This record gives sequence, structure tokens and C-alpha cells, in this order.
Amino acid sequence: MPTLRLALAQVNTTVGDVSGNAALVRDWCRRALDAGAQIVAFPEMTLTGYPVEDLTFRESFVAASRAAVDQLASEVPPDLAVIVGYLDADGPARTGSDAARDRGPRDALALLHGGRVAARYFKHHLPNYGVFDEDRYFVPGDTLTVVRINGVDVAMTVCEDIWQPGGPFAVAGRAEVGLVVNINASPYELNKDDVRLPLVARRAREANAAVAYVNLVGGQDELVFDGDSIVVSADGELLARGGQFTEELQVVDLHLPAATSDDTGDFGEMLVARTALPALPELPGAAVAPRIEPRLGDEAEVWGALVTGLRDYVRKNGFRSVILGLSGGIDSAVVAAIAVDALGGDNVHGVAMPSGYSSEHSLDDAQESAKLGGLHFTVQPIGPMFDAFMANMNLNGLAAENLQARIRGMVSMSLSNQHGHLVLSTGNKSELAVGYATLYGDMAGGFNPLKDVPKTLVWKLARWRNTVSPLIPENSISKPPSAELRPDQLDTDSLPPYEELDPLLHGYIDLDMGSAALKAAGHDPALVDRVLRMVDIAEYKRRQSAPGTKISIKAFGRDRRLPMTNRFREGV
Ligand SMILES: Nc1ncnc2c1ncn2[C@@H]1O[C@H](COP(=O)(O)OP(=O)(O)OC[C@H]2O[C@@H]([n+]3cccc(C(=O)O)c3)[C@H](O)[C@@H]2O)[C@@H](O)[C@H]1O
Ligand SMILES: Nc1ncnc2c1ncn2[C@@H]1O[C@H](COP(=O)(O)OP(=O)(O)OP(=O)(O)O)[C@@H](O)[C@H]1O
Ligand SMILES: NC(=O)CC[C@H](N)C(=O)O
Repeated sequence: MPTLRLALAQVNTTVGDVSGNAALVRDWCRRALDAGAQIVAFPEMTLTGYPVEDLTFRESFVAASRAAVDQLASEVPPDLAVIVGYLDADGPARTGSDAARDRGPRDALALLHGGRVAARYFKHHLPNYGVFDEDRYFVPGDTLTVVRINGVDVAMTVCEDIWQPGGPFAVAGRAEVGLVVNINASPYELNKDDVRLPLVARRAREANAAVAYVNLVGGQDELVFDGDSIVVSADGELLARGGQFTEELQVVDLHLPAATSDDTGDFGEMLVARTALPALPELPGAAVAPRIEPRLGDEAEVWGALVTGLRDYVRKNGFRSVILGLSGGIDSAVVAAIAVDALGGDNVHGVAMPSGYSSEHSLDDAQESAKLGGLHFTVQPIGPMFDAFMANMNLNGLAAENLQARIRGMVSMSLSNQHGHLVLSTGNKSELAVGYATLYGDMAGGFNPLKDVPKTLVWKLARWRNTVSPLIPENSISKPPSAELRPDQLDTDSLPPYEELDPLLHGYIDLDMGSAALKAAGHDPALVDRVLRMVDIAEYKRRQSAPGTKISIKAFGRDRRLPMTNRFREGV
């Protein structure tokens, strides 16, 4: 049986940084060569980053990607077979009514070898659900490219191709290949790694071939990619698995069946095209021992996603530091802790902004949070600014309460302008769901790490993080949540307890259950009516909220898209 040494490069690309991504490929090709690899595979759309969204419509961007792949072919080691994702096009982008087309932008993959592009493949299945809009951008490929490498037939596929039965994997089976490489940009959501391994194993059995699945790592706006690259044998046995949220090279020796078929042409759902590479150098030295990295627990996994999402948003947008209001409450303490893990305490600035309603312990807790995180801490009382407003405007009730939140938002943004820190907002998913946040107040900010984290999970994350090392004040975890916008205010004055609210929100938001289904599932009918109304009328707020890392199956923004102007009310 021939043996191929394959490296999977789980790397962190940046959208739009074509030359930087090409440099990354060159660097990791050298590492693959040092590890004695014959083939190295990079993630989907490596050269452009993923997702490029409407950049696809720009001819100049497509041209930059195509030029980069040609140039890269002459720059990577000529004896190494390099599989790399990029944006290609064999026709113009969609302009409106041209519904059925066989040419246009392509989510493409190139096999580089011997100083040239030796083969190409265009993604066949285009995801168009959840956060994906690929029908908007790409034309599906209809030809599976099979490359003979040292006597083994290797098929190459892109991401969604592995999520669908039939299509490229079934065709690969009929074409009798020994290995299917699948390059991915598969965003993280909680427990997705539990789905991936059985999926990859199923597809291996469907193709009757070993499968190598390589995924991106790193953050891109609301998305974060967790890596979790996988290699399985033809019968679905796990051979190697990468870590989560780490850039790394996974190297594996695969004993694969010698090629048996030369058939090409129509294989049912797709055509098959074949090509062959000149012989690659024989394997040097001893066999490599593949690694199977342990899985992270749920809290560690979500924490990894939030830290990676924040770090990359900050870094890839040219910031070095962040600023946030530290109230002494759980949300700002957890955001500060995420920021400390992402950027180091020296790059995190916490500002306590006490008003007349802030309790003494709030300031102490805020200070403790800063001390534990080793972050910069200042106190900026807002009383005089509040008084100046009130002396000039006749405000009372909610208008006066919200003024405090707005002054804090203005102070944070002013310090951002002055010192160049990115402002973090801290509203969790439960609060954003029911509109419990002040527009242009505590909602002010450039990025919100907790946007997709329900309040009950915020507490769990805090407890888990403190088991690693103490970073979040115990008092912030244990005290009842309060906005402290009026005397003795508690969240429970306006909201049901979060232990009741969160499961209801999960049903309504993440699972799209209606009022009848939620009541049938055992939620208190009066609470269902009240909460659904609160969620429905707060859509305008969510549209104006800062972006934040997606961790759930349905995040506000890219995933859950609802009209702001909407008279439909559940059960009415
Ligand atoms: N459909 C629509 N489209 C566009 N804009 C719309 C709108 N409906 C109202 N608006 C605008 O929105 C305004 C109302 O929103 P907003 O000004 O935010 O004020 P509002 O939602 O009335 O009050 C903020 C709520 O958040 C709570 N809060 C504040 C701060 C922190 C926390 C916390 O603990 O985390 C909680 C606070 O106790 C209060 O219940 C209206 O005055 C109007 O200008
Ligand atoms: N006294 C304060 N000093 C500094 N920032 C504050 C203060 N009060 C509120 N903030 C900012 O506004 C955000 C919303 O705060 P608020 O305390 O009203 O609600 P919360 O959801 O209970 O948040 P937290 O749990 O952080 O207190 C806080 O997370 C914090 O960033
Ligand atoms: N880029 C893609 O095709 C990703 C789609 C796929 N279902 C995933 O989430 O992994």
C-alpha cells in the first residue's frame, strides 16, 4: 500500500489581506516541508480570508486573488503538493435576473506543484442558510478533480461539500479514490465539534476513502473559526485531530490503496476529471505519530471562542487596547476577564463611573476586578455631568435613568477618541433579547464579547474561569444583578429571573418556537406572552448594537434576521 505524508495547516487568515495570507501559506509550507510532508492542505479561501461577502462582486478583488494564486505557485517549494483555497471567477458576478448560470465567481481550490497550478476544483454545494449566503455570490462547480499522487487517487473538495450526502463524496466513491481532502471555513458554535467527527466519518464511509478535513482558526467580525481539523480512515476511524482555537500543523502518514480506475466523464451528479502529478519525493525517515488533541469542555470551548473572537477583532482592525465601563457587576467583570485573556491586562482599561445610585460595594468590586486582571483602572464620577444635564433639561423617570447610561457611553467613547482604545460594550444575549439596555448608553461600543452569551451562561463562564485562576470577583458572581440606575434597583424588577427567562429565550430565538409551542413545552403562559412581546419590540435596538462573537446556533445579526417594522405578534 502506498503511504502519503499529509500536513493540515490550521491557520489564521485575514479577510482582504491577500499578500499577508500568501506569506502565511509560504511560511506554513516551509514548516510542512520540515516535517517531511509530501502534501499540505490549507483552509477554504485561504488567500482571501473567509467570508469575503460582497468583495466577491469586485472584479479588482477577484483579480487580486487569481494573481496571488498564480504567483504563489512559483513561490512554494516545487516538490510539495500544496492545496490552497482562493476566490476565482470564470464569468461576472450575478447582476440580478440571471438566475441559472454556469459561470461566475467560484469558491475555488488550487493544487500547486512544480511551480504551477496543477489542478483546480470549484465548490459544488453552496451553503445558503444560517450565516451563509453563498448562493448570492458563487456558481457551483460540477466537476470533481481527481489527482494521482504517488500512485494514490486524491479527490479535493470544499467545506459544505462534506455536509451534504451525495455530490462530491458519493462521486469520489464511484471514482474509487483513496483519499478525499476537504478544506474548510467552518465557523464555531457550541457543540459543533460533536457533530463534525461523526459527519466526517459518515462521508468517509460514503466515499469508501480516507478523509482529511482542515479548518480555519481565528476571528472574523462575528464569526470565529475553531480549527478542529480531522483525519479519518475509510471506515471512519479517527486517526488525527487538531486542537481548538490554535494555529497548528497536523501531520499524518496515511497508508492508502493504490489507484485502480481511470474512468472520467459523467458520474451522475458530477463529472470527473483526472490528472497526475510527477512522482513526489519518497518519505524521509521514520513514520510520524499523529496527534489526537483532547476536546475542551463546554465552558472552556466558549471561553476560547470569546477570547479568540475579541483578540482577532482588536488585532485585525489595528487596535492594541480596549476600554470598558467597570460597574462591579458580573457582565463587565466577565468582559474585562475575556479582554485580559485576549490582550493582556496592560492593554485593558477599566473605568468606574459611579453616580449617586452606585453602591459602595460596586466600586470595591470594580476595583477588585481590575486588580485581579492587572488592568489599568480609573474612576470617573458622572455626578457633575449628570447634574449639569439636569440643570439644563427637564428630565425625569426613565429619561433621567437612561441619561446616566448615556453619560457613561459618552465618557467611554471620549476616552476612546482621546487614547485610541476600542470601546467594549457588555450587554449579554438575554438583555439584548428583551431590550434591557440603553441605546447610545451602555450599548455604545465597537465590539460586544457577550452579545451571544445568555446571562445564565455568563455566570457559568465566570465560575469556570475562576477555576483556572481567580480573575472575576466572587462578589460580582454572587450578588443579584442590578443596573443601578435608581435606588435599590434590581434586574428582577423589570425581568423574570434569568433561570426562567433564558430557557424561554432559547426556545423563541434559537429554535424559532412560536407562542403555542412554548406554552405546550411548559413555559408559564403569561410569561411567554410578556417576554415574546419584549423581544419583538426590541428588534430596532439589536440592529443598532455592536457586533459580537457568535457562539450559539442562532446569533443576533447574521443568523437571526427579522424586520424592525413588524406587526406580527405571537398568539395575538
Ligand atoms: N421601532 C423603533 N425604531 C427606532 N427607534 C425606536 C423604536 N422604538 C423606540 N425607539 C427609540 O428608542 C428609545 C427607547 O430606547 P432607550 O432609549 O434605549 O430606552 P428604553 O428601552 O426605554 O430604556 C432602557 C431600558 O434598559 C434598562 N437598562 C438600561 C441600562 C442598563 C441596563 C442593564 O442592566 O444592562 C438596563 C433600563 O432600566 C430600561 O428598562 C425611544 O425613546 C425611541 O427614541
Ligand atoms: N458605575 C459604573 N461604572 C462604570 N461602568 C458602568 C457603571 N454602571 C454601568 N456601567 C457600564 O454599563 C454596563 C451596563 O451596566 P449595568 O450595571 O447597568 O447592567 P448589568 O447588565 O448588570 O452589567 P454589570 O453586570 O456589568 O453591572 C456595565 O456592564 C458597565 O460597562
Ligand atoms: N464554508 C462552508 O461551506 C461552511 C458550511 C458548513 N455547513 C459549516 O458550518 O461548516
